[in-house]
Amino acid sequence: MGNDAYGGPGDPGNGRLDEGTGAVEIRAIAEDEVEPWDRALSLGFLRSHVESAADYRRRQWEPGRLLAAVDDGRFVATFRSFDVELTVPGGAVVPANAITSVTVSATHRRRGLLRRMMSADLAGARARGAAVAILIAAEYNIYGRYGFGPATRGHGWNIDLQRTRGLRAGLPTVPGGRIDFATMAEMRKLGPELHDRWRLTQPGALARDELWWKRQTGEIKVPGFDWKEPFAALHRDAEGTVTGAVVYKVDDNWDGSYPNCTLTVLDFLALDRPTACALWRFVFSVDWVRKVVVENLGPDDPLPLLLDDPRAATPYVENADFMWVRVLDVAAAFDARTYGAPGRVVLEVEDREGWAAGRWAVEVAPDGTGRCTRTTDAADLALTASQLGALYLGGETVPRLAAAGLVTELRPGAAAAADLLLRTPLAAWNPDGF
Ligand SMILES: CC(=O)SCCNC(=O)CCNC(=O)[C@H](O)C(C)(C)COP(=O)(O)OP(=O)(O)OC[C@H]1O[C@@H](n2cnc3c(N)ncnc32)[C@H](O)[C@@H]1OP(=O)(O)O
Repeated sequence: MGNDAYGGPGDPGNGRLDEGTGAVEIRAIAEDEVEPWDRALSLGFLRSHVESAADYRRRQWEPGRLLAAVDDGRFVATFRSFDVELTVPGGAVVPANAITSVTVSATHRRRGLLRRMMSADLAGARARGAAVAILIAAEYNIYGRYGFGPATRGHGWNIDLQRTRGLRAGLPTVPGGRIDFATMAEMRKLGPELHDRWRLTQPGALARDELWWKRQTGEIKVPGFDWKEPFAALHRDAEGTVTGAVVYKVDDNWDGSYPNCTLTVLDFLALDRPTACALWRFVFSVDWVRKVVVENLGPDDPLPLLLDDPRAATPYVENADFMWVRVLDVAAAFDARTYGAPGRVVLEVEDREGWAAGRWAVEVAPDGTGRCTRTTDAADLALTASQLGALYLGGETVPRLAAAGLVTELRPGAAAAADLLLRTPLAAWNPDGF
């Protein structure tokens, strides 16, 4: 059961990533090992009943990127990473190492297997040139120790249509625009280009690959991923260019002879404000629907303020931190983003894993572009790699972290000054789980 394709630092060339000290070996799996790996993943996520998704895993398999811990021939831990583009403030993208499918069998927990898999993967990611690593944390207290910090939030709304007639009058419109339902095949054809334009407007957004579109549109069915064909509608401007899309499901609920349906928005993409208004107006006007649930929207999305009664929107119950970021290449990451104001801040970063450790100066020019370099100048702020990750996309602020005792101000006023630099006009947001 060998695999020889890892190729990252620490790889002695025979597929063994880390000899470790115990009998359990950490290594990349071969393509023909996806079936037992998938079974271990299901067990780790407490899904013993799920049928094998080996065909799907085979499509995800890349040399060196699906790791396992192997004890006496059994897979007792799983870990996967893949490359993806992450949009940063200002609209540039950085190469990100996305981590997912992390499990350690209940029989082998708390013996350091996650730590060993994480160290091997982050070393490989840095060697491949990833500026950051990203993941969605199952529990808050797992990943801070590896330098990850909560960098985006999910923020959803429940909108009670008995309390609002929908959007305010006088909002922007798209002259000549139209909305049409789309088949799943049309979504596969037209969705990727729309999303590729949209994601560059949203810091925190990730690229969606072909497999993402195939899975979301039902071309590929994944065991354990309960897919039912949703409603999908596209917005086109007067020239016929697709400028937005909404994907939703409806539960067909009736109170006796009265319709009482809930429409749940699954995906919402709009390239401009008039398109967003047109799509929201459409969503709020579907007959029989009494409640609209938007499970995940940008934290500063203006949606509630578009309603004639914003109080009809109440926060979705599961609002929480969503995507976590771990900075691997501080200079590349901070050079790529733009900033809120010119100035300079010196950060002293503590990083147990070493990738971001040291003293860094971020210098911002009047045009909002920045340059990040190592420095020996006195530091303004002290923080851990985890807090650096939380701040990177602008989803968290220095004054808030300082108030929470998570960033230390070494020079009076430094937190407020750094806030002006790092501030972003649009809150970071990523709608996609992975
Ligand atoms: C990106 C994703 O895929 S998120 C999904 C993560 N997976 C899950 O939640 C599935 C269920 N949980 C598990 O499979 C395991 O508990 C894991 C993967 C979270 C942890 O694996 P383990 O091998 O037990 O972790 P490991 O022994 O390497 O622990 C490393 C450190 O993290 C701590 N830790 C691990 N898991 C947790 C947790 N859930 N909560 C708090 N601390 C934790 C350990 O105490 C240890 O601390 P230390 O460094 O101070 O000694």
